Amino acid sequence: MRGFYIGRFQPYHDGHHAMVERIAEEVDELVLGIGSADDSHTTHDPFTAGERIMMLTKAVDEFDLRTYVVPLEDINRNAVWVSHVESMCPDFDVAYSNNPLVVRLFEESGIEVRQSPMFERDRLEGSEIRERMIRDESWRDRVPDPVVETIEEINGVKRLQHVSDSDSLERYTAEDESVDDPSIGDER
Ligand SMILES: Nc1ncnc2c1ncn2[C@@H]1O[C@H](COP(=O)(O)OP(=O)(O)OP(=O)(O)O)[C@@H](O)[C@H]1O
Ligand SMILES: NC(=O)c1ccc[n+]([C@@H]2O[C@H](COP(=O)(O)O)[C@@H](O)[C@H]2O)c1
Repeated sequence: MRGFYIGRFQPYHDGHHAMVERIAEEVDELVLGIGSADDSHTTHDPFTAGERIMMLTKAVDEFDLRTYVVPLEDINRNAVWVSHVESMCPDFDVAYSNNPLVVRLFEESGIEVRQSPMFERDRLEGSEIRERMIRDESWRDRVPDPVVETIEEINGVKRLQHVSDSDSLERYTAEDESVDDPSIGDER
């Protein structure tokens, strides 16, 4: 039996890892879909598809499970998204997700979806981990060690801090069009 588990994995954290460990008890093979593969270098999606491929491939190596990591770009038509996923991935028998839209789209296509309880969601949430990186607070204890190594190798925290500065600057200038400071223009 082959399963499918999709996430943005920005970054892949211990909650995702616990989920994969649980899925490994139910399937022989797992397709890991890297969602929003075309997004990177933003506060919401700092890491590229290639960087996320490294995080996942190295982290799941500890499980006795054959995995296929597939980057999946977003498309602007939810109604055909499941066909898009199927066109890019090995066949699978069951999908795993807690994302309500993903669950609905798969179920409407007749694909079985299994949901799971969230593991330590107060600690293990991508947005919280990214916030901690931006604020230079501890985050390494919330992701598998190979993810720490990948983020350090690519200097990911510095990138996130930099793009989050640019994002807040863009929001600030968009909100207040009266701002006409040439030094801000130079920064952008
Ligand atoms: N702590 C967790 N335990 C179990 N499943 C989780 C946990 N965190 C996320 N998931 C699930 O993993 C899948 C992928 O999640 P995603 O990559 O969006 O992570 P996230 O932590 O929700 O990130 P973000 O805060 O950036 O949205 C989703 O189905 C999500 O519900
Ligand atoms: N129309 C689409 O492109 C479409 C629809 C549903 C989910 N998705 C993607 O699937 C992924 C779901 O992952 P999360 O559960 O981490 O949000 C996201 O990357 C999301 O953008 C895309």
